[in-house]
Amino acid sequence: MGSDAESLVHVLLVSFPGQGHVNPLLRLGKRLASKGLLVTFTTPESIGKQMRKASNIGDEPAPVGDGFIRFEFFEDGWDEDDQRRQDLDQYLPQLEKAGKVLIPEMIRRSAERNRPVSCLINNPFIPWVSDVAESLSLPSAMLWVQSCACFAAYYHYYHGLVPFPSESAMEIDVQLPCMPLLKHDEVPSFLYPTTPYPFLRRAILGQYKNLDKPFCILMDTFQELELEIIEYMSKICPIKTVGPLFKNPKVPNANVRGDFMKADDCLGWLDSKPAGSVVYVSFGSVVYLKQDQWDEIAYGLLNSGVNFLWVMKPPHKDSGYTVLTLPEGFLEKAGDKGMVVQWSPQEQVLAHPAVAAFVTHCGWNSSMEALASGMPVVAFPQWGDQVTDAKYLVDVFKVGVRMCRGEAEDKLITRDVVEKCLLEATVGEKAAEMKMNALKWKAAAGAAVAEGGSSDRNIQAFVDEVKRRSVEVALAKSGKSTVVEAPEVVKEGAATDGKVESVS
Ligand SMILES: O=c1ccn([C@@H]2O[C@H](COP(=O)(O)OP(=O)(O)O)[C@@H](O)[C@H]2O)c(=O)[nH]1
Ligand SMILES: O=C(O[C@@H]1O[C@H](CO)[C@@H](O)[C@H](O)[C@H]1O)c1ccc(O)c(O)c1
Repeated sequence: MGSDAESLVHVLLVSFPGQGHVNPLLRLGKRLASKGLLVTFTTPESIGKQMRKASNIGDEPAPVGDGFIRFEFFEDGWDEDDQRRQDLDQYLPQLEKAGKVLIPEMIRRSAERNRPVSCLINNPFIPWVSDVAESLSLPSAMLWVQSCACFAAYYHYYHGLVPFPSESAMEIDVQLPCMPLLKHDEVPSFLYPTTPYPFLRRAILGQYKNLDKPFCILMDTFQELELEIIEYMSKICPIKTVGPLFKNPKVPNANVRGDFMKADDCLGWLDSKPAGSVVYVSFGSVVYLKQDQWDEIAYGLLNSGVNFLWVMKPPHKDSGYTVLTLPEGFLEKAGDKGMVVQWSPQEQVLAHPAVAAFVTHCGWNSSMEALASGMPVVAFPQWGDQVTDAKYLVDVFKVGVRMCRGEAEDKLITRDVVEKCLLEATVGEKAAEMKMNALKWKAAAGAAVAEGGSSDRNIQAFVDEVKRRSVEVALAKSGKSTVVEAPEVVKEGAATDGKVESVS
């Protein structure tokens, strides 16, 4: 490693191995690096392998703005093809067991190589990272990768602060402070007593048990987007909004990516289409629809006559899902009007002038990417936070039409409904209104991350705080003690500007 990187304050980012978790944490890593930190990004080797293959991740630290980012993966202790990784109730305890041994070892090795870690940052599902930090007397932070509204919903549920749907009162609406009334099926669906995904409720709520440990809860949202609930929750928790993280105004370094699959080339095809003529359809990395629903979407797309780019990702080999197929003759009928890919470069697709609307499952990353790209949506939520995100996209942010309600609905959305929604989002008065609103959010998102914007100020304050604490950590480890009052005031042999001298 170059001596430049060695002299920087070093933060270790530990990610749960899901695409919707890796993307925002890696984007945060790039942002922190661009502000002059050395960032190491880690996640289990099983995903590290895929990331290396898909994204040209090298062994050397990559320069990003004033800092660097590097990757170091860790073994989760299971064989490469162990199917138990698909079962979170089995996998999360295994990850904790392996991580609690291997992350401290990684940190020790780093210190030996003259780049001591000063702070750990994790994302949800792996709250034990804060325990590791605490055991090593290091500060920790957490990146919440959903909306602040969902954070508030889980918080109120966890602490029993308001009534939520229960077995005796399934269909009650939920009123949370500073939020619109959520109908029972607009509450994050893992909180329904009947959810088929109770393991995801356990995985998310696990973070709330450890919420007092991180000194900061970073959020991939922005102040202007969720103003009231952010202000409300900030009085309870040390929240800093830093989104949209995928927009990095300063030195994007597009080479550093965390895709698990190489994206298919579809930008040339988009270039050949007239402006605002294509609908982009993608349901993220985890949701997998049933064949009959897939068929209805296929016919809805054909019948609407719109151009479309459709992501049809293959299921994980151990997921137990049957591979989806397209209706017979579908591609021939679509001809040059349609393109089907396995994985897309979504950020670039959403920024492409040919794209008019995004049919999305409303995962939070996709929702933020759409909002920050000025892209209207057709909301097709399936479960979890997606149902709440859909409510916000349609009723609060006013950038979308609703194609379904999600988990509690449990019905087939027919081709006629699909066709109607596609047309509503692409032609006519409502489409124009949604586009105008989406463009307003795009401008607001751009302003939040621009120099001096709300998210930029928060990132800078966080970086300053990490630097300040790094001095305290270094002094404590060297046996010297002093009080560090402000980021600029650094005492006892430690340099300012993020550089720490003689730390062993
Ligand atoms: O074909 C695709 C589909 C998704 N994504 C990215 O994968 C992430 C999906 O995260 P999200 O929270 O939307 O959904 P999840 O996959 O977690 O359900 C987003 O950053 C997308 O940009 C992508 O790059 N190409
Ligand atoms: O990544 C998983 O879930 C997704 O997380 C996003 C961020 O929290 C969220 O916005 C989106 O709606 C979710 O789909 C994930 C879920 C379950 C699982 O077994 C995983 O391996 C990943």
